[in-house]
Amino acid sequence: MSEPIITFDDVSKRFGAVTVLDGLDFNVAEGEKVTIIGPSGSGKSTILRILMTLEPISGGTVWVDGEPLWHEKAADGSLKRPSERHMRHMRTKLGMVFQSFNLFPHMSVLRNITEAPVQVLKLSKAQARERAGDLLEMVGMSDHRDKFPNQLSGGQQQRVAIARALAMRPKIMLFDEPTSALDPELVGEVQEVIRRLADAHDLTMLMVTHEMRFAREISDRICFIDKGRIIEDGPPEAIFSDPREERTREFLGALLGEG
Ligand SMILES: Nc1ncnc2c1ncn2[C@@H]1O[C@H](COP(=O)(O)OP(=O)(O)OP(=O)(O)O)[C@@H](O)[C@H]1O
Repeated sequence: MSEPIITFDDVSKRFGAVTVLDGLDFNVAEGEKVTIIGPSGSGKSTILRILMTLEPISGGTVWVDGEPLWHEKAADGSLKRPSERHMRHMRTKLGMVFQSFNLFPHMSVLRNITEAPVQVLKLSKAQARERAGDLLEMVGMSDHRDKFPNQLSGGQQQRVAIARALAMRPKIMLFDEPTSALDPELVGEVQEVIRRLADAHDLTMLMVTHEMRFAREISDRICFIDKGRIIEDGPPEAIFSDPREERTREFLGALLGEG
């Protein structure tokens, strides 16, 4: 397996007195598709939010693509507080798709996708439009480029959100429960887009989902997390068919019981 593109090295995260991540060690290899599963409140979204620089860490070190995420290397090799410039640079490596789409409501579909490439990557408008056109085709939204988010279904908005994240050409895509806010009949179209991405690209993908069948289908590896620690990880067949740990078995058993 290639070098990790994401490393959590003894990472802790506290909100006040509450410890959410407790000395977390976690790696994702370049190109790997990893899904994090676990009970509500176990810290799954927090891992993604730390990677997206939306939540600072309380201890430890996070490495992304060979560079520290929440630190910056000083001239003597030690790690110091990161500059805003360093954080901006690191953010360009990652794209995130949220549960609630988060499109810019006052911008057309096309503008939602071209805005950051023009503002941040300094692409020309023509270049950004060309890139957006390709991505809209890939997510099956070419006919909706001039609409506004409130004129789209949830599934359509989420497909645009995926295109918007990809327009920045991130090395890593993070998906935080990308289908859980959708009506059941719209889940399939979003999963199909993610499945195609997983099949066709050397993109690294890290996803949080409660859709176990989908996780099993697209992941190289499943991590079961409980109370901020990875309890068990391995290929989907092993985790879903023959989990080693009692806690994993209980979690999956409860899910199947509910279904
Ligand atoms: N900004 C915050 N302030 C205080 N506590 C927070 C904050 N964000 C998250 N938490 C707490 O951290 C814990 C982990 O939250 P997180 O969202 O990572 O869990 P999760 O595993 O993604 O859960 P779910 O499956 O319900 O989305 C929860 O107990 C949550 O209440």
